[in-house]
Amino acid sequence: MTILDKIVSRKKEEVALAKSNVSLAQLQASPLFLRTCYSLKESMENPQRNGIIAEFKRASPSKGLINGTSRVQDVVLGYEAAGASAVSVLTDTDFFQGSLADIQTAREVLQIPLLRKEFIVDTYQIAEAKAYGADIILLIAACLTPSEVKHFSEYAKSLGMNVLLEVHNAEELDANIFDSIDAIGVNNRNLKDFVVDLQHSYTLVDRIPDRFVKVSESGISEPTTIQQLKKAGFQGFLIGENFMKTTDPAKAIQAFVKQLEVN
Ligand SMILES: O=P(O)(O)OC[C@@H](O)[C@@H](O)c1c[nH]c2ccccc12
Repeated sequence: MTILDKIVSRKKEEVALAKSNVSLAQLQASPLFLRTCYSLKESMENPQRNGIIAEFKRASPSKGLINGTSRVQDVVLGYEAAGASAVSVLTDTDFFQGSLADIQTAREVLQIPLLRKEFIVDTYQIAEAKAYGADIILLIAACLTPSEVKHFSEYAKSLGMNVLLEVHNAEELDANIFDSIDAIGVNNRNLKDFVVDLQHSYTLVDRIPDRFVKVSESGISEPTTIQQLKKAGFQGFLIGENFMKTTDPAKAIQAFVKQLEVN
């Protein structure tokens, strides 16, 4: 059993429990549910912003505790101030020490698109994402069938949300191209063994149709890497650990972006 299998089976139990505590109707009645979402595409195309999707991540199965002290509102506001195009917040508790409360807190302070970083296995979690203030959902091809990806992405679009599909290889990419997807992310980290290799991005970029926002995810720690990924055809860069592992992630992104502008 891989770690991904473990996370997904735990997630299914968690969703069953959540459904019995809060009905779909209750989610739909929440004040945030009817709002208009920020557009990921628009934010990505805004020349005032830098393409970084900056992530709030306290811990991960591969690294253990990354940052146990920084507050979500301070970090995400720092990310926005540094010109990030979007913010990602982990909501999984058991493996990443995140929560829906973190998304809600981020939404209260942010005016850029917000991604619920979660292992989505049920449409209920998509309704939950909107109800707690997210604009974007992540669909991970490695743990879904193509028909689930299609169904979940169409449901998200029906709520006016944006969809980021995450792939790790050409098979996953080719099997999951749907009109209901807005952006495609290449995860440089293999979720089954945690090995990180930026080469996955370079290998897959030209295989992603140009109508999708192209995002490179994980293992980015140098501004020069962003320049190279841009040259290869990426518009988005998902970065977590590099900022979160410092005592002041807001300061870390600021210094990183400054470097980006010099280069
Ligand atoms: O911290 P990094 O190496 O910069 O990676 C961020 C992000 O890509 C990573 O957290 C991630 C990518 N896909 C995921 C799926 C689930 C959980 C986490 C992830």
